[in-house]
Amino acid sequence: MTHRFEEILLEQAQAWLEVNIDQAGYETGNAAIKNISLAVKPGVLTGLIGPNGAGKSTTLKAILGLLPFADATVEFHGKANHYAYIPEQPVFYDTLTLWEHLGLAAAVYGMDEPEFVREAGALLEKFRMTESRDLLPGGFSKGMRQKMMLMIGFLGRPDVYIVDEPFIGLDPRATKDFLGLLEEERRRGAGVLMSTHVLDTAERICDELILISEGRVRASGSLDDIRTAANMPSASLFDCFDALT
Ligand SMILES: Nc1ncnc2c1ncn2[C@@H]1O[C@H](COP(=O)(O)OP(=O)(O)OP(=O)(O)O)[C@@H](O)[C@H]1O
Repeated sequence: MTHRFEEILLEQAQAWLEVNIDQAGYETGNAAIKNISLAVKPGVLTGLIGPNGAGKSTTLKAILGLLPFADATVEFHGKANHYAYIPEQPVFYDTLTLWEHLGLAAAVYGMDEPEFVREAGALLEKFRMTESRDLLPGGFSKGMRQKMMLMIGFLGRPDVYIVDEPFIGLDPRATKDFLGLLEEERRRGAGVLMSTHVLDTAERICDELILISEGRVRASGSLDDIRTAANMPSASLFDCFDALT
């Protein structure tokens, strides 16, 4: 009962993020993506899918204002632009330990010391990284670095998560831990925009999908909407992807 009531409230809530990209790219006049509109709504996980070079990362960069050229409107409606971006390639300081990275992020998020210690400690446990807390990430494996980026993102408990291909490098257990935490955050009301190539997972967890190819949206909506666009009423997302791209 409570859950249904929460769901109704979430459905009525305004989107956390609304994006309209007319065109954007890496040099003026040469658009890598065109006519991409999307909204990130409370509790909703939107999957951005498409082949290599389709424009998924470019779309996320356009939203974050990281491109040299973007003819776009990006509106955040939450608490003072409170979002987390979790990039595909981990970015870190060679001279700071995992714990110090988390501390730096906590300072940026404005967390006090007891809250930081509690939340960061819980995340280390969740991602099974407690033993590595005082180590430098330069010596971490790809998956451990990816986990560090995820922990930094989750620490601030933002309204919006923008996640670029989180699954590559994570082992099945870490993937399960990540998806569990993402689900908790969605129940809290956070919205998620996530690019991925892992289509069987996308099919299972995404509420909405945006399929991009050659910088343009080919289909969007629920899995059924994607199936309709592909004219394949009971196909898997993988088969629809294949047909539409
Ligand atoms: N830094 C860059 N400078 C110039 N062009 C770029 C740059 N990064 C990407 N592009 C171009 O923009 C287009 C879209 O690339 P993008 O990285 O957004 O694809 P993607 O869908 O994220 O692909 P992948 O699945 O391989 O990560 C491609 O044609 C690519 O060559």
